[in-house]
Amino acid sequence: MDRFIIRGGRPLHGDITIGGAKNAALKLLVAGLLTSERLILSNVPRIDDIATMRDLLTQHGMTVEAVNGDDSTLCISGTITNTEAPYDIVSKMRASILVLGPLLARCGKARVSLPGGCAIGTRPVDMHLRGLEALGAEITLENGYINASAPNGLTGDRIALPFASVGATENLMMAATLAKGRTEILNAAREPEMADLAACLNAMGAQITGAGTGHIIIDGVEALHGAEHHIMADRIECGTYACAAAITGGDLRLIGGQAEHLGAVIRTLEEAGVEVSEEDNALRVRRTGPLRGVDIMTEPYPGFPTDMQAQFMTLLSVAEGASMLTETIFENRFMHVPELVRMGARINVHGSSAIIRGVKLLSGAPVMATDLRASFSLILAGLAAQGETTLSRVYHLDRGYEAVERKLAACGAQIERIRE
Ligand SMILES: CC(=O)N[C@H]1[C@@H](OP(=O)(O)OP(=O)(O)OC[C@H]2O[C@@H](n3ccc(=O)[nH]c3=O)[C@H](O)[C@@H]2O)O[C@H](CO)[C@@H](O)[C@@H]1O
Ligand SMILES: C=C(OP(=O)(O)O)C(=O)O
Repeated sequence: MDRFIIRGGRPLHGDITIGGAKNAALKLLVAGLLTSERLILSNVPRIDDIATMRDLLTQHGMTVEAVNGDDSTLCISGTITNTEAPYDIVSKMRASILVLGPLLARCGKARVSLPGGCAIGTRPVDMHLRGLEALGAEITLENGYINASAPNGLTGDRIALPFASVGATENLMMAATLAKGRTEILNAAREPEMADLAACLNAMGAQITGAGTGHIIIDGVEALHGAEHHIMADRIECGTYACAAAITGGDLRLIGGQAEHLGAVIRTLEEAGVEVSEEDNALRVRRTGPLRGVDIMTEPYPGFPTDMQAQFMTLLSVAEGASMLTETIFENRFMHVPELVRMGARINVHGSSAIIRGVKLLSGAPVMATDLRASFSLILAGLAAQGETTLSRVYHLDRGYEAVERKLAACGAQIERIRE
């Protein structure tokens, strides 16, 4: 298990290139199941979750190959020979549940392991299942697996989601592309990744309108064909490096970062005393004055993203005054708190809210990553802290961030990966 050693106290200066979005790329790879032709995706991030998704698609019978030896462009092709998604892969990566809708739509059946809970919460999939049932699927749960069948194909319906679930919207949108007639998803998730997925599906011949709004309309077609699609920039990676500039009192240009996808994050940074400006194809983030405490509540897009909560917790740990951070999406997404406290942060958790009283300085310590975004919150703490921080269980980070140590070191951070 690799570790990072970070020596803090250096402001970061320079350029960081933002990669393709993990939370778009994983679903776009799954879209390859919807056609017998070639789907070519560019701007694919080089992260462990993509490798896991390649394994999942390969065991379904698909071929996933780097184009011209460059694994940031992947070609998905082939025929589905196996409609089962096994526990060992689904339990490793929750996005695996997204194969359910496409397999059902293409093959009329699927057997997918229930993902179960994970470190950040219970994360049920009932809305995915109810939605697919509304499209005509028969679903039973047995031995930890979802058995789904639709021998006569799926049929469009009006589905009102009780909560704007990202995963359920994606699963239903993909399944509905090949259903008979019209499907409407009401209270659909509005995250920018919805519009990116719909743009790719439409390039494959789907007829989807309204993606990115709460009302998505999908007119089913007979078949989808091949296409090429460039994956959107990762708004969470961009927001994370913005926090690195902010916490170190640095000045970073985040190349490819898209301000339009980061409205709530930018507003919060500005409220906290951080300067954010748009430059040619970049977002510039710098801080010269003190950080000020702010109150934050995580919400579905366009609200403040849960995937930025841990990074802001660290930032607010060294801000003047008190802040309150409320997590409304996941019930157990504060696991970074005890680790931050070990580095000198003053944080009290009361149910789904954390009260943070800013301290002048954090101090380096051995800490442990508990999940993907929590890992980076501890790197941020290490970059700002006095002395040395050792971060263990870096495999959580490698799931979703590409070349962290290279990107940070190029801007002046002292960070080293110890391979073990
Ligand atoms: C709305 C939201 O912020 N979603 C986040 C969620 O997407 P992800 O797709 O994983 O989760 P959902 O958006 O589906 O879930 C949001 C909430 O709805 C609940 N739920 C979901 C599906 C279901 O069938 N039943 C149910 O009760 C979940 O437990 C959770 O409390 O995690 C991703 C990884 O951190 C983030 O990138 C997404 O931004
Ligand atoms: C928790 C995350 O991802 P996943 O849904 O894959 O667990 C994340 O992107 O922050």
